Amino acid sequence: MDYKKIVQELELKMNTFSKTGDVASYIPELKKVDPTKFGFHLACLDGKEYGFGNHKELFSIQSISKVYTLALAKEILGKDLWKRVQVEPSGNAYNSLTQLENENGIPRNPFINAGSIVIADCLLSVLENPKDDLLKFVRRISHDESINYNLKVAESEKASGSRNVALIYYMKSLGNIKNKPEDVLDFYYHQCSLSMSCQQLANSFKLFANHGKLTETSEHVFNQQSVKRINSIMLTCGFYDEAGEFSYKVGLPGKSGVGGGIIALLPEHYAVSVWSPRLNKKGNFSLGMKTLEVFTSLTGLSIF
Ligand SMILES: NC(=O)CC[C@H](N)C(=O)O
Repeated sequence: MDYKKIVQELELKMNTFSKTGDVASYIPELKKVDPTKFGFHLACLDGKEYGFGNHKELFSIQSISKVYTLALAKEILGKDLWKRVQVEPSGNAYNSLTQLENENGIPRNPFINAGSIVIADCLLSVLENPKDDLLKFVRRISHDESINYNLKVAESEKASGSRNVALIYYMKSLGNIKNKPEDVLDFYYHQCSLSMSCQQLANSFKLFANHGKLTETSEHVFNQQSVKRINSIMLTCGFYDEAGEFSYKVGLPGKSGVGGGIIALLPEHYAVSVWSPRLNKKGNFSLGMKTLEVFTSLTGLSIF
C-alpha cells in the first residue's frame, strides 16, 4: 500500500471541504484554542509515519484518555471491572445523567463520562500514585518522555465541571464510588488534560493495533484478548451517540474527545489520528470523521 501517496491525496481532498463547527466552550481553557488548526498523522506498524497540517502540535486529548485508563484498569482488575461498568453503547450524550438512574448507578460503558469516572475510582483504589503512574504509562507506550498534563486545562475543568460532580455524587449514593469524589474527579480531570499531538497519539495507539505489543521492542504490555475487548468497546462506544455513524462510515474502532481529537486504528496495519477543535452538536469533530471516511475509502481497507 502506498500510504505516502494516499496521505498526499487525502490532504488535497480535505482542503476542499468547508470547515464548520464550534470549539468546546464548557471548559473555558479549551475555548482559547485556534479553530483553524487541523492535523493528521498516520503511524504504521512497520515504523513508517506520514502526517500533514498541525500534526505535531499539542492539544487536549480529553476523552481519548478514557482508553488508556480503561486499559490500565482492565489489566489490574480483570473481569471484576465489569461489575461496576457495562459494555453497551449508550445512545446518549457523553455526560447524560438520565440513564444512570434507570441502571442503578452502573454506567453503560467506560467511555461515557460516568463510566470513565468509575474507572478513575477503580484506579485510585489500586495505584500508589495514580497521576504519576498514568503519565509513566502513557510516556512508555508513546516512547516519549515529554508528554505531560496541562494543569491549566485540568484546573479550568475542575472550576466548571458541575455536571461531572452531579454524576459522581449520584453514583456514590448508589455505592458505585469508593473513594472521595473530589479525589476521583481530580484524577479524572488530569487524565482528560493530557496534552498530546496527533503524532504522539497515533504512536501510542499502535499498541492496540499490534495485539498489545510495543512495535519497537515487541514487549507485551497487554494480552491479546484484552486488546480485542478494548478495540470492540471503541468500535461500539467510542463516539457516544455517533458510534454507529463512525462505524458505518469509517469502519474502524476509534475514540473522540472534546478537544477535537480522534484516534482510530486498523489491527495489524496502523493507528491514525486527526485533530481540529471544531465540534458538532454531539461533541465530535465532523470533519475529522469525514477525513477518516475518505482515508479508509482511499485505502480500501477497514476491519470489515
Ligand atoms: N467527550 C469528552 O471529551 C468529555 C471530557 C470532558 N473532560 C468531560 O468530562 O466532560
